[in-house]
Amino acid sequence: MSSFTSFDYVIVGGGLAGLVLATRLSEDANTGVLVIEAGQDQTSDPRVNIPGMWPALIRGESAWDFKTVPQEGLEGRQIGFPQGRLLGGSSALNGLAFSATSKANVDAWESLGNAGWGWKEFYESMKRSYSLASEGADAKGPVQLTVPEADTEWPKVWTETLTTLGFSTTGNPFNGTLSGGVVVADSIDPLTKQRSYAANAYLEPARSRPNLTIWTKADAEKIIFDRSDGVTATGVQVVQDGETKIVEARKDVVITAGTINSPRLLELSGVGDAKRLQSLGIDVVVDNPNVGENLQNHPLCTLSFQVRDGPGFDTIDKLARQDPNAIAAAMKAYGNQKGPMSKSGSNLVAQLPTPGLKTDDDVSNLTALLQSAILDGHDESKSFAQSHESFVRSILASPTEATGCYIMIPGFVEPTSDGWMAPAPPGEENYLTLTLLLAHPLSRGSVHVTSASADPSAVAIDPKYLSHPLDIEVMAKHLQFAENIATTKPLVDHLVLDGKRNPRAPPAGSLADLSAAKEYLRKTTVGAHHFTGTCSMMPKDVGGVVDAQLRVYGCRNLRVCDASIIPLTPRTNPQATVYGVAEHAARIIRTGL
Ligand SMILES: Cc1cc2nc3c(=O)[nH]c(=O)nc-3n(C[C@H](O)[C@H](O)[C@H](O)COP(=O)(O)OP(=O)(O)OC[C@H]3O[C@@H](n4cnc5c(N)ncnc54)[C@H](O)[C@@H]3O)c2cc1C
Repeated sequence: MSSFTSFDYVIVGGGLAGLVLATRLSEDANTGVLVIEAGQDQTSDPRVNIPGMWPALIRGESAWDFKTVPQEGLEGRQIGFPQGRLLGGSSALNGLAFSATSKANVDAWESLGNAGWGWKEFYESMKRSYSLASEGADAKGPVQLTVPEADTEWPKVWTETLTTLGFSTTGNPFNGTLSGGVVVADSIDPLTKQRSYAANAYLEPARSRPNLTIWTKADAEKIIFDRSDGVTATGVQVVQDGETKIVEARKDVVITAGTINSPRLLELSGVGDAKRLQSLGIDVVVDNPNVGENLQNHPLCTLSFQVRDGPGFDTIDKLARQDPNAIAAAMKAYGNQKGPMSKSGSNLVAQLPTPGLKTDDDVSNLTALLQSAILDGHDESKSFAQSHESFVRSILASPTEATGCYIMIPGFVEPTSDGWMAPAPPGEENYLTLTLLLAHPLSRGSVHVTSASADPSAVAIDPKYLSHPLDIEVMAKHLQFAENIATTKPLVDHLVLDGKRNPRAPPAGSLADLSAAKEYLRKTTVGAHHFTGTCSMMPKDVGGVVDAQLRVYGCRNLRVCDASIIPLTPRTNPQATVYGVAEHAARIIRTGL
């Protein structure tokens, strides 16, 4: 084992948040920054850069291959999921949709006791991360965004259908007030039509700085502490090329390993629930039972409908079935920066309020589910549970705040029962899919190591999907509403309603029965890849792991700054929010707080 020169900041995890921080902190030429990344540098890999190839890397050496423990709320199924393991982290292989969360969501973070994290300040930080021509001059960040051009009739049909249903389709997707339909931007550079992400947008222009060092294929095994005067993080133990090294941090060790790996690393280093750690033979450094708790993720389900084929109503099904002509046409179009490879394909979105609340009784029935869960002692941390539930209560019956996020995808999309992507069904039919995410689930779970070993499979991931009674109720109402959308003009004119559906869908019309909708959810729901919360930012006695300056409770010189610090999950795909968190963290650290 050899010791290395020290750096001011040692950043563990060269993913989305890690590279934002490394870039911002190394803007000061006198600040030495090291990034330790377990994966490889794949900045020139076409599977990273070509937008339409994004699903190509989610299984294999570029991803952490995680799966949940059996999920009682999903009939005991275990749900597999990836997290990026390459330079840029999950921003290098994610689905590219770039969408802001709501003002109400971020203001609720501040109300938990996180001064300086309200929407106003947060939005200023988030705007430092992206640029979109139509968004105006005040958003001038490195990540380039593109709103895809309408090369089919589907965007028009989507917005007109939502208008028929009485929703706005002209809201601003960035300023925290969006309600209704929108065509969301992709994190794609409009000039090159390549993915724009943490590694090429942030790191690449900064890479030649002499004060910035990047180690790839380097696994951080544990944080090193000095315990002579309280607890101070002094460095990190790293394995690279079979060699174990200790690297020293003169200022902070900053953990940005993501929502699963950040609490994993803390626990392996002795920061966590003392009883749990002792039972695994891990030396306890800081006793904090909140580490790894409060895991949140969006439950996700899909419904596919057969499309009435016609000019302007293309879908991605031929491409998904690997039809050679469709592949050739898509690659040729991409040569001209057009076609399905030049975009994410998941841009047609709606943020919608809880459907079916017609009377005061409807509202009080839902609210009663909230109350019963609190009284039943559903959560260990009653204090945070009450804050979480009061946030959800504040939006549950609002006519403008969303509890459901819908994504209309022209093509067949259905997860397998264990969370991966099912192939398109055989045949010639084309499909349209409505994907539904429960925006603000109350079900919360945990991530904990199951041994003292650094083996990444030694971890129990339990999101407790659909365990809160309100979640299944609200999601079932949204699922019913998804079918209403499909039967509304003009969308209905382009679907064969009595035609084929995704194989596991019940016959048309049967989801009108709420118990059938719930049964469908229990059978088919999986998790989105939107995990947050396991090192939550809030007071320790409320359930926190880090304070509002992202300092880990109980030790000096140690911070966590990634998706894991988000205490109440964003209402939609989280990358815009995580960029905002990282920019905000950089401001906090640079001002010396
Ligand atoms: C398949 C997929 C699709 C997604 N689609 C979208 C989408 O369309 N839109 C959207 O907004 N969001 C999407 N997301 C979510 C979004 O990408 C994440 O929320 C975001 O990247 C989280 O950022 P992070 O910095 O917390 O973690 P990450 O970006 O995952 O970075 C963590 C990094 O730490 C590294 N690391 C972990 N442990 C160690 C260790 N011990 N030593 C060294 N390095 C380590 C990892 O290899 C990784 O590079 C998707 C995510 C996935 C996985």
